[in-house]
Amino acid sequence: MSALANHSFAKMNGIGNEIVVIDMRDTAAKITPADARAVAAAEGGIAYDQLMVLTRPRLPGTEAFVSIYNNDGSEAGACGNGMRCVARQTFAGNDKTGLTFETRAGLINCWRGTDGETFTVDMGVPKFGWQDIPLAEEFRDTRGIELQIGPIDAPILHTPSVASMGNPHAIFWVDDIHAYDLERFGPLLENHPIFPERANITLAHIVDREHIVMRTWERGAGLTKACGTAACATAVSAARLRRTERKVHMTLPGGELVIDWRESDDHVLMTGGATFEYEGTLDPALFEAVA
Ligand SMILES: N[C@@H](CCC[C@H](N)C(=O)O)C(=O)O
Repeated sequence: MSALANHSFAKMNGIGNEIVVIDMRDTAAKITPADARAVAAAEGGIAYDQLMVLTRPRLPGTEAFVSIYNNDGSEAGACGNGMRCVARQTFAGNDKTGLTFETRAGLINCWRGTDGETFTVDMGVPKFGWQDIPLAEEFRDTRGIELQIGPIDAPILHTPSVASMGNPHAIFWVDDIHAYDLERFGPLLENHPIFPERANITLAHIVDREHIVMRTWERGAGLTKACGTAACATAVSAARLRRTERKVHMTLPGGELVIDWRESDDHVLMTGGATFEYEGTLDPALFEAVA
């Protein structure tokens, strides 16, 4: 039987990004991708975009190792909105001013705002090299790569910026983020052969030098109300194109984020809300069919 059977969980959201947090620091057991998919089962499961699983810390000074699963069972290196939810839960049990977590993408520092409702996550240094994203072939300038969909002489979407925030992102710059059928183009682009590890696909409109609106088709999760790493990747890509300042206000379908690409060390700081919805216990029946 899965280690998740009868385990407690917290249903949360990070500005509408549906998040389930499971704290497994009380056991040495591990979960599998099949377990993660089972939690999201249509019948009796909990609909989520990302599942954040806390296991015992591997490094001194860290609170936990955090594994991040998409609802298709694939693992992600980073999840900005999920980390704010994890931070909220962990801050609730102590009076620390800052917390450090380990993820597949490295160490993540988090702070609670003075209002107690907003959380800042240091999302690390973005990567722009084609091998780091990764792309299937060499592109020297990742501020705009040769990629398009639609007729060759009248492409519908083209020339995305690409970046890694611990996970791969492609950002298409458009005038109206609602003018495109992202549910149709998202999966095509997510699985395009140029992205050997698939990619998160964002439509972004630059309103002015300090404000961007965007929406994202997430790798492994589909259309979401918010994607924190996509907001970071979009902000740094816009700044690289010299179209915005390094600190910008982002409007996503589910809410607002502030992204600050810190000049001193190139780290990207993401600030926004994290909401607790309810808690419960995972029904063992969800895992009966899981090998
Ligand atoms: N919602 C997340 C990103 C989740 C991971 C993504 N789907 C991937 O597989 O890379 C966020 O808030 O950053």
